[in-house]
Amino acid sequence: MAICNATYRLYFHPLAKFPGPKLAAVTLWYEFYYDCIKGGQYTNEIGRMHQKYGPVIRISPHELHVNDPQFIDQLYASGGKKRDRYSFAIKSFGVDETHFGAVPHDLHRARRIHLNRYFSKASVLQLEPLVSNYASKLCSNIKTHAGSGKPIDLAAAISCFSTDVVTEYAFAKSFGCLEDPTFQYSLHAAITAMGKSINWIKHFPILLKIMLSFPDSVVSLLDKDLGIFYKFRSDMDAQIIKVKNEQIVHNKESSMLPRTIFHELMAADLPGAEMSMKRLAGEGQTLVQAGTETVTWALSVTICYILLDQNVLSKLRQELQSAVPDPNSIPSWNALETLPYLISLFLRFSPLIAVIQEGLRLSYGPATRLQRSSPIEPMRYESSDSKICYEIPPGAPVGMTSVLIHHNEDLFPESKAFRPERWLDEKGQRHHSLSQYMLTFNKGSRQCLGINLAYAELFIGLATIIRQLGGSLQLYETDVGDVEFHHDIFVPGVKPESKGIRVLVLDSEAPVG
Ligand code: HEM
Repeated sequence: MAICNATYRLYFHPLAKFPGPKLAAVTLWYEFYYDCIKGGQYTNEIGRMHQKYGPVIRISPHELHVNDPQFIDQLYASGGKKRDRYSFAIKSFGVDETHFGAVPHDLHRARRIHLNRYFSKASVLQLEPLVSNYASKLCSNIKTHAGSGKPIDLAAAISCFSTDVVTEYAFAKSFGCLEDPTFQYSLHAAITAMGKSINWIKHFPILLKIMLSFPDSVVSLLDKDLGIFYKFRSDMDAQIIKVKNEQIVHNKESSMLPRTIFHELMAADLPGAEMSMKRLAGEGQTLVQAGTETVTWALSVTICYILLDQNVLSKLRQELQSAVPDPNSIPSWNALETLPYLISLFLRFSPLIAVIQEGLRLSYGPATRLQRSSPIEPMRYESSDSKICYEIPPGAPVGMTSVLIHHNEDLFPESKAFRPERWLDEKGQRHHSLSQYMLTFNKGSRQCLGINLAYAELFIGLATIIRQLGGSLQLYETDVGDVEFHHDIFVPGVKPESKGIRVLVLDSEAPVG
């Protein structure tokens, strides 16, 4: 039987014509070995396979991978083109009922449409003061460590900020992570702990059921970080029940209530199953997971690189000092968009030097491949010299990976280096052609839902931290090795011996310049 199966997969399968290691084409155990035994090394292995077999390869019996930036727009298409998810990869999140977990294109569209308005730029601008408040609170907390001589974990601190923002934004009640200035309620370590199991769950989905069947108290005893994550899930369920009850009161008394995504979904008057507790809890969980670690890592990596480069730090501090005379009064996101150097950090809005764009490039967003398949029409791949052409059969999942595209040396020479100037053309203007190859937020119909909120957090968070603390933060036993990609646990994993991005908070500020 096994021999028949292997023969079919090698010679008669619709993907049989695609190059790649024979073993990967025959069995999923190949992927399992790199995912689980080698600890998240399949992304690196896929990079090596591309060097050997070319831009389009078969990485498992069922899946292809492309490493050619010109294919981005076709794979992550928008408009009328349908793109399904790959259920094997998405099941490990256990959120089948959500828009994120919806495999078919049409189901995803039907679910996401009710959330788009909530995350539009106009909605984010309305709730922007809360981002500013939490950014100031984060800085006050960091300042309490001034002169202690003990380093703080920057990602843990920033995670408290991003978690409080996203939970307040979506559920009208923050988890209060910033209430503790020692940052011990940070979800950063918890999400990393969850990430470690994600590859195992992908191959053995039963593990998720087993893990979820444990009571919170047992999980906390087994793993403190995982316990924090479980507590967050329980808190969120309680929050949804509260909102559901409020909704009933709201309907009866028609009073104004704080807006939450649950109110938004309930107002959409969806059919029963689409309003189930499982769906609502899943959407809440997805938002927190998608909206915390991504922002945390992007901001932490960017600040780490800024602190490693005194020129960038000094220029940014100078601009912020003259544009924001009172450090406790950080301008709105709209106003910050008019600051040339800071704007340039976010490139999306401006033509100048692009530190944040570079930070986003080197923080990757998800570090794993994001698969799509075209359910009806075949996709067509053609290399730029037309020497390699493939018709990709409908239904075949194809992935591309930010970690590989962002290190394409033709697009990003010395790709491991943090070089904001690469985002400028020879006239010092925005390098338009380059930004189309950024996969940090992905592209197309399933592009990041929270991109506006993410940019607001990045703008306001960075401006506040650098304006208030730029002269008193000093990296402590931290170098690029603590932010560079090492392995893939859906989010980027760093070298196992890393102790994190650690910073000392000095008593006095270094002068600007
Ligand atoms: C720097 C910060 C962020 C980055 C780099 C990022 C990146 C991404 C990427 C690459 C995807 C596509 C995933 C896929 O195709 O499987 C995605 C999806 C998503 N993101 Fe973000 N994200 C960020 C911040 C946020 C925030 C703040 C939120 C919301 C609170 C959010 C909510 C979501 C949701 C709900 C999805 C699923 C969208 C869908 O499947 O239609 N993200 N994000």
